[in-house]
Amino acid sequence: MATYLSPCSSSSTSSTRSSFKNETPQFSKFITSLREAHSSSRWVSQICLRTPARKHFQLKSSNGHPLNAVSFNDAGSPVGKEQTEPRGKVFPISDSENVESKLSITVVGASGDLAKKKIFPALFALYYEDCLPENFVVFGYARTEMTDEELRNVISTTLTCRIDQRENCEEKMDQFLKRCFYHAGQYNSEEHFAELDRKLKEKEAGSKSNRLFYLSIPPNIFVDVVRCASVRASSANGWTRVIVEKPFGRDSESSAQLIKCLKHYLTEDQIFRIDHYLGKELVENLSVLRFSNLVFEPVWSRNYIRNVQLIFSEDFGTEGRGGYFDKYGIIRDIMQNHLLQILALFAMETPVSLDAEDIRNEKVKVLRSMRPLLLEDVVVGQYKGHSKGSKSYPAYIDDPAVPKDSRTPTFAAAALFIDNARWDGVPFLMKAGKALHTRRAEIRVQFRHVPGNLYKRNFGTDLDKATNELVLRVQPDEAIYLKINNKVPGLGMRLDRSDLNLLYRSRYPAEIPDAYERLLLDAIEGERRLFIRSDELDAAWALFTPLLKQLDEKKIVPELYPYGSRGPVGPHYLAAKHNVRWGDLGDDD
Ligand SMILES: NC(=O)C1=CN([C@@H]2O[C@H](COP(=O)(O)OP(=O)(O)OC[C@H]3O[C@@H](n4cnc5c(N)ncnc54)[C@H](OP(=O)(O)O)[C@@H]3O)[C@@H](O)[C@H]2O)C=CC1
Ligand SMILES: O=C1O[C@H](COP(=O)(O)O)[C@@H](O)[C@H](O)[C@H]1O
Repeated sequence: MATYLSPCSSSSTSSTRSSFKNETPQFSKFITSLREAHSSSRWVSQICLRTPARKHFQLKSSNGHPLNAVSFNDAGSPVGKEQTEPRGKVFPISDSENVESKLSITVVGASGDLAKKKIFPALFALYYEDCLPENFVVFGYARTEMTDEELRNVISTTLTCRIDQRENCEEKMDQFLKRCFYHAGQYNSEEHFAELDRKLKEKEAGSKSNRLFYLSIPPNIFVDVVRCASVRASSANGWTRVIVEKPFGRDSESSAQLIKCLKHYLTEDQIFRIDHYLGKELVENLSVLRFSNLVFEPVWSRNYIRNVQLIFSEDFGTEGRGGYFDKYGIIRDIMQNHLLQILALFAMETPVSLDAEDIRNEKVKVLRSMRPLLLEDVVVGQYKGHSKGSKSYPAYIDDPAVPKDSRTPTFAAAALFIDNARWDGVPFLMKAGKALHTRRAEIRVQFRHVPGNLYKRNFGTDLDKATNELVLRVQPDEAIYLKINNKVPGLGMRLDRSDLNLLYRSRYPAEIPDAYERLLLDAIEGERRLFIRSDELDAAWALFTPLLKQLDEKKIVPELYPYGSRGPVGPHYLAAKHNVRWGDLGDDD
């Protein structure tokens, strides 16, 4: 029987990721001993806590079934142990006997940027942390001709060990690389996938095996690959799952079309639509902060919160990705997915449980309660070239893959509203841009004024500056801090702004796992909580599609801003219109 325990990091040992209902006394005792061992040393991510548990315990979901043995299809009706896909093919989806089964992971698009930068390193990190099953193989698949050895050489340059180095790092790398293989093939060739299937079978040597395909390829070939993989290379006796990278379409229509095409070959349960921001530590902690601390949830509404700001900035341009980016732009690249997902998690009502469907149900409700964006509540920008001393920085349109007259925004700011009882009238401001002065992603929550504040004279005229602000800094330098007013020690009565600061690197010395590690592990374990369900996607596109169409039809010209600056001025007018001041303006923010 498949058994599950919480994941590699310490926070997850506190049962935040999975429901530990129905746990046995033996299970509780085991968890307690692990927690004690870990808390005493504050050594937080050295063993994969999921792995040992597989051998002895079973984690059940809130419906009492083993996690994964029963899941829900789109309509919410239970799906049995096996599910018939639309063309009559049977995909067993149970994870039972996972312990004995083999796992084959195929990275499609293995020659690409994301595979090298993120996916192979994440797989190695999972292996290093003993989070992968004992019997696993990794296959790279792409058109580029490469031998196994060449693939190993390429990926070996990107593998790293955790900073809290263990002695056998080199050895672990070698062992991992020995399990990596490569198969060159076309993305639309069933024959080439049948060859892959033969190679996979050779490695699986007749055992029960589960297969995970990671589509790290441009979206125009998603459907071809899914067709070929599902028809020719899905597992005959275990589960077959497919992780799909973004973008999931360009608007409501193309997204619906993509969903339809993928579902022609796969069931919703087999599709893992990845949004890697959901795998970031601070984003995952959002619900923990809110639902497991008494002090936050009571103030989490329009009664106390003045506005919420979701800010993403990068200090580099589209370097090398201009061809992709020009078709999508910053609104589709960052806002419609990463920032909107964070917003949904931030604003959702308390879910019935931590089960994937309960959480995703609440997120969908938020998305469906939102007003579609209006053109007047959006500002767009595009970076232009800039010289600083002897160094010059290119304009967006200097990218050889970008047309000179491109109107694609590399920056956008927007004001969004959730028309429900909790958030009525509260502006949710988003701001996202490339080629800005800093790299940062954060959530800022600005609270209302203290009514009848006894100390208002001490703040001068700007009461707004004296309100509390909670900041969750997603990256870099993960932190949660609360800006408060405090008396400056001394005989007078002078107040200043101070931070109650939880800086992760001071509190938790272990390296934080990359988002891709968490998400890959979840996909392997069949945990869907951090993946996007198709109805979430529909709701997200419904919000942005009318705006995107207007931007196109009205040929809105983006405001230019210099590479490396703080962006265009438009967002300040937008914020002022909604009585908001961006929280990231000062250097001490
Ligand atoms: N790179 C990143 O930082 C991020 C990427 N993503 C998404 O992940 C996916 C992969 O990204 P990335 O690795 O950057 O993509 P790449 O452009 O590097 O493409 C991956 C591989 O796909 C093949 N490929 C590229 N273009 C085509 C084409 N037109 N037709 C057929 N095959 C093609 C190439 O392999 P070969 O020629 O060998 O077949 C290439 O190595 C994309 O969907 C992207 O949007 C998401 C978040 C971040
Ligand atoms: O999805 C994307 O994300 C990256 C930023 O990811 P991060 O984890 O490095 O913050 C962004 O650069 C890219 O344009 C986008 O497609």
